[in-house]
Amino acid sequence: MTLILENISKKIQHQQVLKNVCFELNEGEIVGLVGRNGAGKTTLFRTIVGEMKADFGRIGLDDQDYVRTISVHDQLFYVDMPENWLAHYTPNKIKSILSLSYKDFYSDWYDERIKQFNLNSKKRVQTYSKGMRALFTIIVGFASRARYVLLDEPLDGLDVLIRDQVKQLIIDRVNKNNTTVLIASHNLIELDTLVDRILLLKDGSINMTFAIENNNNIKKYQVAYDNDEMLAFLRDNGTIIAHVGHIVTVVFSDFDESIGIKLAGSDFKFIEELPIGSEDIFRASFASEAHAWQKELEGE
Ligand SMILES: Nc1ncnc2c1ncn2[C@@H]1O[C@H](COP(=O)(O)OP(=O)(O)OP(=O)(O)O)[C@@H](O)[C@H]1O
Repeated sequence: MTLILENISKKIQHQQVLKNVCFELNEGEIVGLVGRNGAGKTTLFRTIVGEMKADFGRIGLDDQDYVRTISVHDQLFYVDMPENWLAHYTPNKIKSILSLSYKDFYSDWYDERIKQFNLNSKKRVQTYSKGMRALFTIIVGFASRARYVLLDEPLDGLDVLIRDQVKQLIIDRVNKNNTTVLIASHNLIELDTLVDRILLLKDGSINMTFAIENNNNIKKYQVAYDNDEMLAFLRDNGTIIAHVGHIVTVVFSDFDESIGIKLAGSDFKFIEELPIGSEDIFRASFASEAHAWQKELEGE
């Protein structure tokens, strides 16, 4: 089964939040969704599950129209806790409510996880701490046994020990049930340890899709230069994400042989390849904005 988004567009109060968003999610993938604050990640989630109606475009599960085909609505799970009305209830009540719409609700597994993570089953979810709510949302999401689970900032507020267990839980569910997980997060370091690839939402559209592993197109170097011509070469071919004296850290998002040859030459005083992370790619994607702010601060 494939979840297909075709040209999804959404305007909220005259603001074009989503513009022709297109991507596909395949079975068993863990995919990250990143973007700046207000980029439209939550709006996209709400539009995918039909909480918000897209102005244009189509959301399909294979060749079925997801929004119009009620019989496939149990294939997608997204709950915005604590905003969702479900948060007014206890875990037991939530289980009985969700079992009506998610016919394959994994009741035993749900009860075991509530116990494992010491969540109070007698308290309303609304009264949980932020971290406990995040944890509960992940548990209920996977208990639904929906083919697609959408998680908005799932690791936000979790302490480091719980975070490790939750990451393991996500991987375990994906491996055992072939669930597909879409994770919106600002924590790119955590995402790097979890996802197969990352979608970057910028200017309302999916601006870039990238995978860290086995990606030879994206490279990061620390370089010492001694003339303006060398600096111009780095600026023209890559994005400088740090610059101290004559030493720069540069990310090449389109690394090719010609750049490799130039770097390997003796022109630069010092050069070292550094491990790449999603944060580097994110910074590189927003380098012009960061550069403008820097200039503004320097001008103050
Ligand atoms: N109900 C609403 N009414 C008015 N504007 C809205 C509404 N929902 C979202 N927006 C606007 O749409 C834009 C996208 O918001 P959204 O919450 O989807 O972003 P986000 O990427 O999830 O942000 P963050 O990373 O900060 O959580 C923002 O400019 C926001 O103000």
